[in-house]
Order: sequence, then structure tokens, then C-alpha cells
Amino acid sequence: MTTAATEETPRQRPPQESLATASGTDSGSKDIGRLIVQGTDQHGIVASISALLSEAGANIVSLDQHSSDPEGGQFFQRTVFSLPHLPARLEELREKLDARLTGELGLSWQLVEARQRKRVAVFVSKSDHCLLDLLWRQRRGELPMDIVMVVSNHPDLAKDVRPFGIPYFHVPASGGKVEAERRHLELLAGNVDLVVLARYMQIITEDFLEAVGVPVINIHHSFLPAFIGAGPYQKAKDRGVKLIGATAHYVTKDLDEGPIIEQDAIRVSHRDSAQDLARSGADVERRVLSRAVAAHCEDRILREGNTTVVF
Ligand SMILES: Nc1nc2c(c(=O)[nH]1)N[C@@H](CN(C=O)c1ccc(C(=O)N[C@@H](CCC(=O)O)C(=O)O)cc1)CN2
Repeated sequence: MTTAATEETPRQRPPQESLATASGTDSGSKDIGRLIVQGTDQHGIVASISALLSEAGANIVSLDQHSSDPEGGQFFQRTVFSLPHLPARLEELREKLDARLTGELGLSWQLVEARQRKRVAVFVSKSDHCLLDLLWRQRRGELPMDIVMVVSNHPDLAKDVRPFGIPYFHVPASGGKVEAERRHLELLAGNVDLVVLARYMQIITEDFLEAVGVPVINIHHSFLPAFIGAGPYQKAKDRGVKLIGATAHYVTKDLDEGPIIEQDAIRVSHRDSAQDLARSGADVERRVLSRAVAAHCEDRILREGNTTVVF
């Protein structure tokens, strides 16, 4: 049984508005595009992309590129460009990109409008700090995204979400994982571009990950690969570590083993209890998660097997 704390249906995509994102150069204006390219490295890719955009009348605003091996590995590039009347030019541009990048160079690519903000569902359990940090940063315009729903296996945080005017859906885990995930998929279907697990303490099944069709980002409260699974702060205390940290990663069926996006750490000492570690660690979790979500929403993350390239 799901109880909607504020609204019965997830919010639809809000009207687009221009937004100055954290990166500054990649504004949300309607004429800014992002071209993400990756594939087998070869001579002339950068020139081909630059020539194609130039021929279309685009001006390259920023460009990040990485080759995994100078002798021939994987190629990664993120190009931000401005092109007058971009929305009306998208189809023509995509046809040229398909012919040149896919047809001639065998590369994969994605062309997005910078103004298209990602629609995000945030999953939580009882810890509020990561959720509230995302809501607060979104409200301040620091994250180019729209949180369209919060989903939780507990009712506790409904009162904290209500002031933000965002739907809160309580989907109890007591009804079993299959039923809970069925309801999750019902809520998410076609309404979101990204799911963020903000200290959500339920293990996601492989079936869900295959069905949801969008990336899922988790914040794990340890510096992975240390202390995978539940209770990492107690494990850290028991091990007597002098650094603790947090890791944001894409979620895969293998618990806390997905591609790492962002990490950070702080010093601790023998004087800190496990509760002290959790308190200090919460700030690191919030910082790491917001950096990872910003990178994803600005299309700065490319996947290379079980790792990432983050521009
Ligand atoms: N398929 C995945 N699901 C989840 C991941 C992941 O990487 N892959 N990350 C976790 C978050 N997490 C640590 O960051 C975590 C959450 C919960 C547990 C856990 O063992 N929880 C319960 C069991 C709950 C259940 O059966 O679903 C427990 O405490 O026993 C460990 C790690 C989110 N999900």
C-alpha cells in the first residue's frame, strides 16, 4: 500500500527555464548543446567533431577530451557549443552526427540541450541529511535538475519534504521487495531521467535495475572499496582507521561495487566513537553526493566498463 504524502501523481516535467549551472560556461539557454562522444580511439576524431560543428554554424564553448591509451584505447569527449535556434536544428544535426560519427568512425554519441534539466527521483529511508542537502541545493539553483518525487520505505521524512512542494511516496518494504519495486516502477515509469539513492537502505534487485531504464546513483558512507554493505561507520571504528569517507557510485546488482563517480575523505582519530564518525561523515556524504549528481546532470560522466571518466 502506498501513501502519497502530498500528491497522488508524480509531477510532470516543469517548463524549461534558463539556468546558470555550477560550471558557468554551460548555461541552460536554449541555444547551448552538449555533445558526448566515446568509442575506439583513432586519428582525426577531434578534428571531425570540430569540423562538423563548425560547418553547422556552431561555436565550441568548452571541450574536454581523454584517450585511455596513447597507443590506441578508448576515446572520450564532451563538447559544449552554442548554435542559434538549436532546438529547430537538432534533427538535422543528429543526422550529420549519425553519418559521420557512427557511420564513418563507429563511435557512440549523445546530443542534449543544456536547458533540458534532468528529472530526478530521490529514494530515502530514515536519514535526512543527503535528501535535504539535494532539496536545498536544487532550491538554490546549484543543481541543474528537478526533483519530481521522493520515495521512501518509511513515512518519517514526509514532513521535511512537504515544504518543498514535492510529492512524497511512502512505499513500505513490509509488503515484500517484489511488490515494493513494482510500485516503484509504476511511479517512475517515464517520469524520471535519474534515480538517486540518498541513504536508501534497501538492496535493489537486478530485475529493477533492468526495468527502470535510467541510471541509479547511490551514496555509500565509506571510502569504497573499504567497508562495503551495511554499517560502515561501525566497521571503520572497529578497524581503527584514521580516514573515513564517502563514495558516490552508479548502482549495479553487485552491492556497492558499481562505477565510482566521486569520493572524499576526512581525518579521524581514536577519540572518535562510531557515532562521531557518522556525524562527521554525514558532511562528507552530502558533499560527495551533490558533486556526483551535478556531474551527472551536466552530462560530465562517461562510463568505461566499471569505471567512469568525469570531466
Ligand atoms: N543493487 C544494489 N542495491 C543497493 C546498493 C547497491 O550498490 N546495489 N547500494 C545500497 C546502499 N547501501 C549502502 O550504501 C546499503 C543499503 C542497505 C544494505 C543492507 O544490507 N540493508 C538491509 C537489507 C535490506 C534489503 O534486504 O533490501 C540490512 O541492513 O540488512 C547494505 C548497503 C542501496 N541499494
